[in-house]
Amino acid sequence: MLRSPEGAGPGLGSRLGLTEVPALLTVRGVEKSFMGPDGPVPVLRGADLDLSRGCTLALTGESGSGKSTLLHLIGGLDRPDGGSIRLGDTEVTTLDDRGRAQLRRESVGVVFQQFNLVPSLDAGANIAFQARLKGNRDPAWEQELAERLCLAPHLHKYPEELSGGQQQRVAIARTLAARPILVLADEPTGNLDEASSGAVLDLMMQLVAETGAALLTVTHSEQVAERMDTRVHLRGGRVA
Ligand SMILES: Nc1ncnc2c1ncn2[C@@H]1O[C@H](COP(=O)(O)OP(=O)(O)OP(=O)(O)O)[C@@H](O)[C@H]1O
Repeated sequence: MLRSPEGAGPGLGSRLGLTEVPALLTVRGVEKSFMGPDGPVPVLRGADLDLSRGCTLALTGESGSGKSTLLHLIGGLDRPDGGSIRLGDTEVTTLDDRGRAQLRRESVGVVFQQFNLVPSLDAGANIAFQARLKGNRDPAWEQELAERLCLAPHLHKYPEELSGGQQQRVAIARTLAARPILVLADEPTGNLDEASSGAVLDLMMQLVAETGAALLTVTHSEQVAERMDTRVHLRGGRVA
């Protein structure tokens, strides 16, 4: 599996320029259909994208254009019907269930739209959850994340006792605590008002940059898309 980005340094992409940074993620000709009442319905018809280490990318497109589908395929949560997804030296599309589980545990962190927190664990244990699975817990880093994401007073609360914004920040902290090399975020600030969304996004981008990871975020927000190094727009199952 891929090595931890720890020590890669902040702003690697910006400092070196996109073309000089080694490719982390290469997506080529990815196809995916879902079964409808009248047969398979194509959603992705040959999607391509590239993301370099330390860089950020916004994935945009109309509702139903396949953004979440592509994010799930990249994160090994589902398998494409065709095409190639390379993450570092790993061809994600040929991994079996075990390999994809290992990829999700060790290399990729996903911030889901619905947070997916563990209801029976308090915020502190949720933040530690992914790193515990990966075997790279770092309590000082967890504490720093909690403080910088304004979660320190809430660490003993359970998800149902947290506001939507607090749950979202716990989900971000949980992902970053495990130091993934690639952070995938599905509308990470979609449930927040504009001001909070901007602040959380700033912090998330800063924290991702500090760990040297790359960030790919699905978004409907122009403001969010503008902040990323590159933007990929899906239309008709391909990159427009
Ligand atoms: N598991 C599934 N089974 C059947 N159809 C699916 C499945 N997942 C997604 N789809 C369909 O694939 C299409 C693309 O869905 P997807 O969620 O990727 O779009 P999106 O661009 O992320 O949309 P939104 O911006 O509304 O979240 C939609 O028509 C959706 O109904």
